[in-house]
Amino acid sequence: MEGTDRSSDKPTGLAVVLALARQMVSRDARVRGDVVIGAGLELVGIGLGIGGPFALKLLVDGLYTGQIEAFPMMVYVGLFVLTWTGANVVGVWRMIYSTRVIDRLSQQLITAALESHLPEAARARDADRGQVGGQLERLPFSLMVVVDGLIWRAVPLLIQVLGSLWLLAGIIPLRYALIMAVVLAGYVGATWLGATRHQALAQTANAAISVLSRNFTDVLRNARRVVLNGAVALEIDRLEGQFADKRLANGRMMVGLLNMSLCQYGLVGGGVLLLLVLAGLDVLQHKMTVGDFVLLQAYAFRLASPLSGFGFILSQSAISIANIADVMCLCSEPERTAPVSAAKPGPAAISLRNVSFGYGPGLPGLQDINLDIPAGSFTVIVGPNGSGKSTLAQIISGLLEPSVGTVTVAGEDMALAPRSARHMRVLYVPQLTGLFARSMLSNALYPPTAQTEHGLADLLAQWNFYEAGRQVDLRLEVGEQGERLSGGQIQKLELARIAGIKVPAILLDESTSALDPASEEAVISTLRQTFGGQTTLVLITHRIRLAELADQVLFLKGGKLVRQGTHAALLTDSAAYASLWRSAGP
Ligand SMILES: Nc1ncnc2c1ncn2[C@@H]1O[C@H](COP(=O)(O)OP(=O)(O)OP(=O)(O)O)[C@@H](O)[C@H]1O
Repeated sequence: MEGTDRSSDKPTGLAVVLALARQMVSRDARVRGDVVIGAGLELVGIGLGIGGPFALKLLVDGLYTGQIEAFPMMVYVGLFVLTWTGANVVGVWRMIYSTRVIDRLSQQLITAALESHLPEAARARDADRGQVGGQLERLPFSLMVVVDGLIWRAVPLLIQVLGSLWLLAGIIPLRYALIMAVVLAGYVGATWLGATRHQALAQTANAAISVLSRNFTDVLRNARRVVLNGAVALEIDRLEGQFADKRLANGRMMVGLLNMSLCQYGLVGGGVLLLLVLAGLDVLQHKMTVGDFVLLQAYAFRLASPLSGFGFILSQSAISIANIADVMCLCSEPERTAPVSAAKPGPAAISLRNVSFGYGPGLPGLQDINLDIPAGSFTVIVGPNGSGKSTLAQIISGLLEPSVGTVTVAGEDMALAPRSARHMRVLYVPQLTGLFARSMLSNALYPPTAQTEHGLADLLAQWNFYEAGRQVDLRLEVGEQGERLSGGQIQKLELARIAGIKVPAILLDESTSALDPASEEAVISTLRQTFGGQTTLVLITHRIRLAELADQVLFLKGGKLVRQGTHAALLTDSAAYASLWRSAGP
């Protein structure tokens, strides 16, 4: 799928339409067959649309001159009705193919956007997933509007216009075809200008819709917070405010559209008036037949009505194009070109040299960190809230890039490892990992673990997953974010998965925070035993008591590494650490 790098500006409306049109005929999209069959049906529909009025003209001329017999009259009537019904049936039939094309395109765009955006979303705790979710949800409808309404209609409409003009020029005086051509060209010109002006308004309206859908998702996700704090009315008020913004943006867009349609219909109405008055005069003067008049008006309205329908499509298209452009911006080339080099087997030593990082100008981060974590050791990172522990963990695991300095894992510079392969070197287990709304088993056997069902059941039993006597049902559906499990059970399930992962280093970010002290010690001891020195284990924790079990402790404060060493050494070396230790109580 062709994408637009997210760092570049949003693609223009024309670029979006051209990218989609190219995709429709590209081999990769595997929709060329459907496009060809659909286009064939469209041509049949066009032929019927042009032929119908011609049959009517012959009928009217025959009736007017009285030279038509009953049988040919019935044939012409039959032909006229058949072309009309046939054109409508073929139109619906054709939609089967355009719908298939749209389904395939939306699948490709959504998967490409997800593939590109997921790493980005994983990096930021505050990633606007709701907004992206809303954009992806609206995509199929937007594609329906743009592909079916705009791209698919534009070419057949042009063929229909040219075919009708050509037929008219062969039957009635040339000036009628010329006037009609000028009117239609003026119509298209007015539409184009209007659509160009309309685009900025449509983007504002699209942004308002995105804000609304993000907030819907956010409020739903935080339903407990809202309800338990009696804030339903407050949130509804907020949403109503956003609805008002959306209404305003839509209102502005629709006024722009009204102005555009005044120009369009003024032009088309004036043109049709001129054509029919001239034709009427020619009929009165016997320069044209009544059938010619009927043919002329039939073509004029047949062409004008899809064109005017086009106005509505354009209004929807602008907002849909803005949505498709948003999704295309999410799609960047996946990092497939870089060969995914396997990590060196065995435990990894980790070292940081002069590492600094900032979340942005004036925002906190890390300053000049130098540290060494020996291969196969168990290291604990401690420090007050906001001291930079999670930030450090994300730097070590390559999720965040340091502003300066280097992170080396098993002698390899992490900056040079492809993003998609960094988890094979250091696996970061973030704070507050949710679970999939799947079974316990499928969550705990989630890659890259080699955990088995049997091993899982053993570990959970050993870690007292349930109170004594109750069997663990691994088929249990855990619900949204694991809501049917307790906080400690979610962590035990996740840690049982971790126990089956073979990777040079694992970094647990407060992954034991919800465990009772006895379970926590049991879990740490099992992990150390299972890894058997073959995996370097790093744990971020506020349970400073765990520092006693560790080979070494990293003590952070205010984004700086205050001390690194054994617990015993830190107790004597650092007054701040000693005070933290004392504050933990006996
Ligand atoms: N995405 C972000 N954008 C801006 N600032 C951030 C971001 N993430 C974290 N911070 C800030 O960076 C600082 C360090 O945060 P971090 O999460 O690393 O602390 P921590 O030591 O893990 O805290 P805690 O013990 O509370 O989990 C904090 O002041 C935090 O507000």
